[in-house]
Amino acid sequence: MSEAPRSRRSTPWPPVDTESPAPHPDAPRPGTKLAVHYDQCFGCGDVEGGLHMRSTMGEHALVHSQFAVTEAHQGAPGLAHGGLLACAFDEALGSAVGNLLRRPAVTGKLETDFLRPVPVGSTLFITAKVDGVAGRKLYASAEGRLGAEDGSVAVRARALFVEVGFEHFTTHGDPDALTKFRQTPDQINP
Ligand SMILES: CCCCCCCCCCCCCCCC(=O)SCCNC(=O)CCNC(=O)[C@H](O)C(C)(C)COP(=O)(O)OP(=O)(O)OC[C@H]1O[C@@H](n2cnc3c(N)ncnc32)[C@H](O)[C@@H]1OP(=O)(O)O
Repeated sequence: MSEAPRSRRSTPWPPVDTESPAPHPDAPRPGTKLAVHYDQCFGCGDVEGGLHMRSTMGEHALVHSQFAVTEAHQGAPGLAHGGLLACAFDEALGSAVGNLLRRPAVTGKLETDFLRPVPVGSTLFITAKVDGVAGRKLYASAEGRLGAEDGSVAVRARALFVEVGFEHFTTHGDPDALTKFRQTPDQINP
């Protein structure tokens, strides 16, 4: 991925010593269209006004996601809301972590750099990767380009995901969470 503008370079990433992320033996092969992980997910599910993101496993352990920005996603007239762009990156980064490592994890920290406005009607092409693993801490980063895989970089993001047990979802969320994950075909299989 391309270098950040000098004015926006920040702290080293990952911020701690990490091991290289070894893809799980069951990680999807390059070219695989990645399944919706939960059909009520705002990022990838069949939710009115949701982001309806779709992702594909790429070469070199990169995950490619697309976010088609509609009028439902505006912050200012004709422009995507920054919070929804952050949501799109949370989804893309989570998809990279979940599919490559196949370890259940939640976002602990998410940071975004908004470099260019993202207009309604445009598609953001997001490429995400896992950068390193330190125990339960899983570090990932992504960039989103306007209109094409080689378009201008509009947003960059990086995130810490923390591996959790499946009880995280049943204890804090819905006791039937695992059943609901399973009801979405090809999903998290504890
Ligand atoms: C399996 C098959 C998959 C198949 C394919 C699936 C595809 C799947 C696609 C998913 C796509 C959706 C992607 C959206 C994902 C969400 O949006 S998840 C929802 C938003 N996130 C949350 O709700 C998380 C809420 N927070 C929490 O539950 C807890 O704070 C956490 C994150 C679990 C951590 O709590 P904890 O387990 O008690 O652990 P804790 O000791 O506090 O932290 C662990 C380590 O992380 C560090 N840490 C934690 N938070 C931070 C932070 N903010 N900053 C810095 N360090 C931190 C701690 O310092 C600690 O470091 P060490 O001391 O170990 O060095």
